[in-house]
Amino acid sequence: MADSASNDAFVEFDRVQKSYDGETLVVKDLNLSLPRGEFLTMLGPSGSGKTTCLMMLAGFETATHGDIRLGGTSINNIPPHKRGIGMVFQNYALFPHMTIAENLSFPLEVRKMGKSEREEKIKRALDMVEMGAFGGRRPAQLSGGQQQRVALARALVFEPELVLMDEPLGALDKQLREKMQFEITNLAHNLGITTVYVTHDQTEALTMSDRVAVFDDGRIQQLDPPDTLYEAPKNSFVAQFIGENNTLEGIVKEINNGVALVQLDDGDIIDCMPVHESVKPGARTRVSIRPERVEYNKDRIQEGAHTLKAEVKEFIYMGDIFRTRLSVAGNDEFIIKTRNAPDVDRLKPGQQIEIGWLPEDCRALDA
Ligand SMILES: Nc1ncnc2c1ncn2[C@@H]1O[C@H](COP(=O)(O)OP(=O)(O)OP(=O)(O)O)[C@@H](O)[C@H]1O
Repeated sequence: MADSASNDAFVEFDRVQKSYDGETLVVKDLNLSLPRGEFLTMLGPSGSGKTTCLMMLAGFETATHGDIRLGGTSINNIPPHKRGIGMVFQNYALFPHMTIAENLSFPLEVRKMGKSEREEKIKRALDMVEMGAFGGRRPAQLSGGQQQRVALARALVFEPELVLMDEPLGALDKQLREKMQFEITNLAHNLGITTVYVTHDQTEALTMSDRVAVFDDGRIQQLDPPDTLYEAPKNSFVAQFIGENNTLEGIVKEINNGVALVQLDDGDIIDCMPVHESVKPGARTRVSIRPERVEYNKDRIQEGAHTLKAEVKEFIYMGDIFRTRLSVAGNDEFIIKTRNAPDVDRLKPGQQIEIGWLPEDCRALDA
């Protein structure tokens, strides 16, 4: 998808750069556009520039270069409280001396809203996050998850068109985190709110988002819906960062009819999809294969599959799946995942087997 200005763009980053020290760019020439109602997640390792992008959108940081637009209007010179953006941050604490209802009332009072309208909106927002009975309590009298729900209600109470969230679930335990992930996406979609969400948790990004922008080194490496990111990573960084991935290294021998012949470092030659632009005859490449696309049961290896010899190093029974570590073409960390079924063999360490995958599941990427 083109990321430059398009007619239905609601949030736009147009060639945005950011440097804190006047020397190093921590955000490099960022182009991104979101239509109204989209839930977009910025995902990436620590220091890749996600929070900086969110802070520029919120107005707490200014872009060194480029333009940020909301609804077609440049917001570079509009202060944060006039941008009409709701925010939920991990450490964006509720006011401890105020009750929950007073906390929610605050953004409405700032907007000079009358008492009866305020009360109605506070009730609706608290009911929405199932905290209607807690309006009279103070934050310290709530659990972490309840406080986070209130923070969400406070961000939504003035009905912003855009909500920014930075690791809002980071402090919660796994179960509550999963429940809140579901609640946040439901709320955002039901209310038609545009959301920009920052996390370094890939499962969270994949389960919650319409699209995910994968950041590394101040750049968006890939911007796609979750299934495309996982199934069709465009470069080695994304393949490695999203989900589990097997890598085999080698040299591109030739490319014929859209298929790259790659000679692996141990001599085996395999067919791959030439995905990355650097995949040219003579170039080194890293080949990416997802663990669940590899088959070892002879009668399940499909016609047209490429086969290689492998040695079993470790077999792990995980209940619903078997996770087996193999040595393949010099890589001792080659993982395969197989659904647990009565007709699937349980492999033993030391066993010599043959594995196979379809060429379209084998992606030649940058070295
Ligand atoms: N206020 C600041 N002053 C100077 N440098 C900063 C400032 N904030 C961030 N940086 C630097 O900018 C780079 C990007 O940081 P940023 O917080 O945007 O990354 P991030 O992807 O959100 O990381 P994390 O997941 O750890 O929050 C980092 O190298 C960081 O050290």
